[in-house]
Amino acid sequence: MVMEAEKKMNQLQAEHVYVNGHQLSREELSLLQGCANPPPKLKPGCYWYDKDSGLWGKMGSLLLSSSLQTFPKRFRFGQGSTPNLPLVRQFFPSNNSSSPFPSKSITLTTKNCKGLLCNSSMAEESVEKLKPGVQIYESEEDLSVSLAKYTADLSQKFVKERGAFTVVLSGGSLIKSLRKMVESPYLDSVDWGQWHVFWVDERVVRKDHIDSNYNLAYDGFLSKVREWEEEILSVIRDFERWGKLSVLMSSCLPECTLQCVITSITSQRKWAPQVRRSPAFGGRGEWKEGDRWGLCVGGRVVATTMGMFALFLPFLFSFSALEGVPVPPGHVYAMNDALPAEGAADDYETRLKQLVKTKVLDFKPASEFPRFDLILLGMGPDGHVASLFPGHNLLNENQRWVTFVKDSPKPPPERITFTFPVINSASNIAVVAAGAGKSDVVRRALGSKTTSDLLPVEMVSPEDGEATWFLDKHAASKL
Ligand SMILES: O=C1O[C@H](COP(=O)(O)O)[C@@H](O)[C@H](O)[C@H]1O
Repeated sequence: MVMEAEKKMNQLQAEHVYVNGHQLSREELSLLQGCANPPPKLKPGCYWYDKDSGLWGKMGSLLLSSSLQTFPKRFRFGQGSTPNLPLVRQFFPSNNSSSPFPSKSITLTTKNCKGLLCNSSMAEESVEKLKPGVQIYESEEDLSVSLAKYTADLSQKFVKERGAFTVVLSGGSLIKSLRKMVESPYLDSVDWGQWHVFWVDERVVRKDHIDSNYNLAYDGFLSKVREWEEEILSVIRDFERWGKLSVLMSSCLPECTLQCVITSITSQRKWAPQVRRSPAFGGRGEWKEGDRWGLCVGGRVVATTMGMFALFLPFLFSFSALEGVPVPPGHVYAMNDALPAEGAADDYETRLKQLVKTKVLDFKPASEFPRFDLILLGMGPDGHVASLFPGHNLLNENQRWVTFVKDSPKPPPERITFTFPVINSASNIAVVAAGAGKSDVVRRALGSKTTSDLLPVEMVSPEDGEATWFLDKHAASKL
């Protein structure tokens, strides 16, 4: 095995392989190629790896192999469960450039992977002009993968810290840039059940109207999460059918039974679930009271058999673990589309205040504004964010949480919107812009020149949170 791995190593240079943003050493490449189920035809490039599930894939693409079983234990990069992205340039205020939760000093990372947009002297020149927390990607595709990782990391952090993740969406192109969130590995690893989804602005139209930001997010994002629920339920239905067969086999050939169930599900689904034995999931020890069959999808246990019944009735499941999978409908806070603009803004603000009372939504006692965990902000080519447009008097609103506009320069004219005090109270703000159409406004917002009349996007400045800009190279082309 070792000799075989060494032969392969001669053909592939370890320094050309990155896993979760980490450049492999010779020893790590050897481990990878010698593990139980090595990736076939490994080539130079960037890969992601989830140590919990063993899932592995090419950065930005689907699964390659589902069981790098011996791989995780000795790998230094096996800390995170979500992929990092090849950055073209990263200007990140961090003491640790791989941390998703940056602190103050500016560092420039040009280390990772392909296609650097600039040579290092150009980059150092540019870093003088740029604000910290600006990430520039070779393509919108790379931006999208990185945005998903950033969002998934924050979700994990806040769910762990406060048992909920309050995330605010924009309309427009942001939803397309969020598409990687509803693909592997995030679709099955994110704790959607703890998500609470809001909108930073909404057009005063019916929810099923083509202009509705809810409608856009539903089609491009939320519906995917719910389809995922359907997938899991149908896998469980299959598992129930096959469970009867495993009754016959479980006493004498448990591993074989396991294989049967896996093969059954895998042949009918486009992704591979793993069925393991608990409590250690994967252990092969003797069956004892408390041991259960578990159905894992992407590392998450979605159903388990019930205790000792498992020996006889492995088709009896406890579905409790399922509850956390999709975003529950009650956690999706769409605007009330039966109300006119003013009433809809009042109603949304009242609902936010209730969520503060029930502690779903965090609150800043000093300023008396809500504190969202993450606001994902798109930006118009004119520099507007949310429905806060250049030169509009709503830019100075400092009492209301949610207000309305009836003369939006961009159709439709009637909208509701969060105000700047709410936006700037967030713990994290991602400003996302892709395409050459945004390059002038990006230059104005991030370039060195300052003007007295601030564009709305220039007013995005979290009071004690972090702002991170996600730009593709076209949006950043005039920096
Ligand atoms: O009208 C709106 O526009 C902005 C920007 O949209 P984009 O398509 O240029 O990215 C969006 O962020 C906002 O939510 C939306 O209502």
